[in-house]
Amino acid sequence: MQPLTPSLTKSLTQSRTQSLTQSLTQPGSLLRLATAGSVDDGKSTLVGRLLHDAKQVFTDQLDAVERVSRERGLEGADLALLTDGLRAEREQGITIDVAYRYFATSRRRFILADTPGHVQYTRNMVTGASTAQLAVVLVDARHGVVEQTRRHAAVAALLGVPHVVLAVNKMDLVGYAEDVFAPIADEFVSYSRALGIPEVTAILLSALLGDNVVEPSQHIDWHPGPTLLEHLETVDIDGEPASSAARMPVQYVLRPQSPDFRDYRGYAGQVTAGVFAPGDEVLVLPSGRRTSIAAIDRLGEQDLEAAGAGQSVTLRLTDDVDVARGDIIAATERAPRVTREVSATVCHLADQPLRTGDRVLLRHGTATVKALVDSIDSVLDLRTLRREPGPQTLQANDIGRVRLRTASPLPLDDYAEHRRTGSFLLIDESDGTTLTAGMVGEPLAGAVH
Ligand SMILES: Nc1nc2c(ncn2[C@@H]2O[C@H](COP(=O)(O)OP(=O)(O)OP(=O)(O)O)[C@@H](O)[C@H]2O)c(=O)[nH]1
Repeated sequence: MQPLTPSLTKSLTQSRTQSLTQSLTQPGSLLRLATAGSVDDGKSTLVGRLLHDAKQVFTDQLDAVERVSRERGLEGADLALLTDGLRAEREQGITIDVAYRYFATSRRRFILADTPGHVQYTRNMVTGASTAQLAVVLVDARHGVVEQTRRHAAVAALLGVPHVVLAVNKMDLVGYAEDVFAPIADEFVSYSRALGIPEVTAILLSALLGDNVVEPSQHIDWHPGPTLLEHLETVDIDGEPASSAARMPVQYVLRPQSPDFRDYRGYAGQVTAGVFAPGDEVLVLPSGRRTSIAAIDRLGEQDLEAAGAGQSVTLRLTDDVDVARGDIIAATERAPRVTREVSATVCHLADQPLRTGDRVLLRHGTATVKALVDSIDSVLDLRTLRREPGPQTLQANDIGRVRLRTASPLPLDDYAEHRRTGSFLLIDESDGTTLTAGMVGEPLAGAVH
């Protein structure tokens, strides 16, 4: 978010906002997706193929890809180079972990979280899929569902990703045989249903040859399903329940600093859920002070009629209450609970294990507090979907239940209701490494036993 400094605020115009429904623009027109797959399943090739066949590759990029492919002695263009090019950028430190690719067709716009699959695959998937509406989980048709596939499905379920596509890739290597595809699809679909994923679709493809990615395959006469792109363009994301209780973690406090701004005091951040409108009663948390919204501004516009999830705005309040960066401004109904006891389902990301008794930092929204790992209650067995009680530690990629105690109170939501204000990260105090991603409550309730 661009910080709203007083000098920027000065340039706010008086124009009124478009109606909220308009500004949140045609629902269903934007799909956020993430990919996940084991090493060599063909994720880079698939993303490259998707962008290429959807005509999203600029000619100069394609020329470069063809040239490098020729230099490497390959006959055709190696489309993995399109995304590997991005990876080189990442290695130079331009982007960490996840690069976002934007593309569009005539039917929908897409934001694709492109995550490197080799190392720390769960960490990358958690980062990429945490805001995704759809996850594409790749398998190699020759290997079918493997442990990592189950883990990807479990992470998608844990993160509350509502749509999952199983992409059975490399079908060219198994003769496009239905009796290879069908059992893989059945196994994955029933596993994902057991995890509580609302919608699962299996699609077969050959990313290398471009079969069924954007163009229907010429090699398959038995498969009536859509191509991957067609599915991405038509998957129904309109009806997804929007959390109605409003939330905004405060990112910046704008105080009057110059004589010009004597009267300006606002709290800037991104609305993570629901809708705020002037006149609404709100709570400032964790203090619990009750006040109401005097006005809503954003860069270039003042006195908006409302602000909804995803918008970065500045809220002005009717009372001169004490609000700090890290606080959450929330609707008074169904407010987050303020607590120092955190019970959560976590996915451990770092190579160093998480242990009972560890002292860590907990980052929740814009707040960071000290925390103690009180207990690690169970770890999930991905084969049986049973919780195995009493592990003393969580290893990299483990999904488990933990209890934490924080040094100061935090306003927490259940992840199942609020993805943003119901999630947190645990961070190593000494070097700032991300250790664990946490989801407050039991987002896998009903799925695991
Ligand atoms: N035969 C065949 N080979 C494929 C297909 N898709 C990918 N490959 C090959 O599989 C190998 C691995 O592909 P990548 O796209 O690099 O796979 P990846 O390791 O999942 O990607 P990253 O983890 O993101 O690097 C490459 O040699 C590809 O050419 C396919 O549909 N058919």
